[in-house]
Amino acid sequence: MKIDVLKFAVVGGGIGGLAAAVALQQRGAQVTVLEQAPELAEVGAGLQISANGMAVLRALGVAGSPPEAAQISHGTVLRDYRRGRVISRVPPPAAGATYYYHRADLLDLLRDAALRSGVELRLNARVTHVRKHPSDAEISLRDGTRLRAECVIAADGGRSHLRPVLNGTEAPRFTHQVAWRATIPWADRTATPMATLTMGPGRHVVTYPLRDQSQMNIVAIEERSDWTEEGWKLEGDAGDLRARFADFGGVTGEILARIDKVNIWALFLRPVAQKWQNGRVALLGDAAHPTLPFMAQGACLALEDAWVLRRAFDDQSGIQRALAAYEARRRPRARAVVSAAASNARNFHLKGPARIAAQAALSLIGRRLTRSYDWIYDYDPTA
Ligand SMILES: Cc1cc2nc3c(=O)[nH]c(=O)nc-3n(C[C@H](O)[C@H](O)[C@H](O)COP(=O)(O)OP(=O)(O)OC[C@H]3O[C@@H](n4cnc5c(N)ncnc54)[C@H](O)[C@@H]3O)c2cc1C
Repeated sequence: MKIDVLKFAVVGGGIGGLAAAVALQQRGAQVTVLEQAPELAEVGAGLQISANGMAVLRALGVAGSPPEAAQISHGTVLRDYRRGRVISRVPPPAAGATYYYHRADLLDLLRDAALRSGVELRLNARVTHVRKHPSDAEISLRDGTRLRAECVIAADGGRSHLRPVLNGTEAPRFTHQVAWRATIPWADRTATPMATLTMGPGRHVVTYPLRDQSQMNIVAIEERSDWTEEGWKLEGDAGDLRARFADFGGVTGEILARIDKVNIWALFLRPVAQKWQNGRVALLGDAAHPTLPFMAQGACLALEDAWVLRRAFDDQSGIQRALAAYEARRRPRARAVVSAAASNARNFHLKGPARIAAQAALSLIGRRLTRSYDWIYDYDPTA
């Protein structure tokens, strides 16, 4: 059997894998992305990319000024869930503009940048196993193909199949939170491109405008201890969503009433990986640090990883040294952001007096609270 020898193999063509492929290829590496899906497509809704993630998109040439297909954020309005009364207006972070992307648009931009820079993209390429050798790694695909690569970057998402190669088996844990995601047409309805956060008991809805405000992105998160599905991304029933959020009024109720197609993402978590690299194999993005969506930082962290990985190859000679330098720089940062997202998650799921107290605190010191997260957005991995 002929065995292809690849220089760099990136497993997974999501946001993290594509960004890493572009970053490494632009630096002179020869990169092949192995993606299990028959096409590069993202289901569901939008993404907020804050200044730390935007810095990487700009450095890769994926985002111009202003960035294509993105909508700038002017901050967040916090509303009460019953009537939609405004509780507080929280300005955007001071570090630099946050943008809203449709996931599919960002993926298209990254794919185009990858192809422009010469990355090879192999679809229908599900990796089933990676075996480490002293001078390379052997990759097995589901169709029986075997490949060898000098370096393997596993960017295969939060349920990473390759993470156990470095960390042993750790089953993802269900967080008892389920995200419902949808996009609806919303032309001429939003005066200012601001996100809306509507907090209800044990549930909340975030909406924000996409693509010149002609589309509205919706993420509703609730606790669902009755969840039994194993899947992460499933077609959901919009009627079920409406029934569960029936007491949400005002503009949020109006938006929920208009959803006809919804996608459910049950939130499973693994801890930040103990080991990010060994020999010639390294983890990147959700594979290394699955993150609750309460700080909107999962994709931003994956973008940061991609740039720091490229930097590590500038600074170190040899693959193993570069991967070790990458882990040393990324692990503390990922742990800090993941734990900030986990503690923020608790505020979103308060009930009764605790929720009312949290809303009152947000209306009084919302601006100051947001500033306490400036360390997340101020970080520029390209500086
Ligand atoms: C509800 C919700 C809202 C969010 N909102 C935000 C936000 O606003 N801002 C933000 O920054 N982040 C957000 N996130 C987090 C963000 O979506 C993820 O952190 C990000 O998509 C991770 O990218 P990734 O490339 O690491 O993994 P993924 O996007 O999961 O990509 C993994 C890729 O690997 C492929 N793959 C998997 N296994 C294999 C295999 N064995 N062989 C080959 N290919 C394989 C998959 O098909 C997929 O294409 C949100 C998450 C959720 C759940």
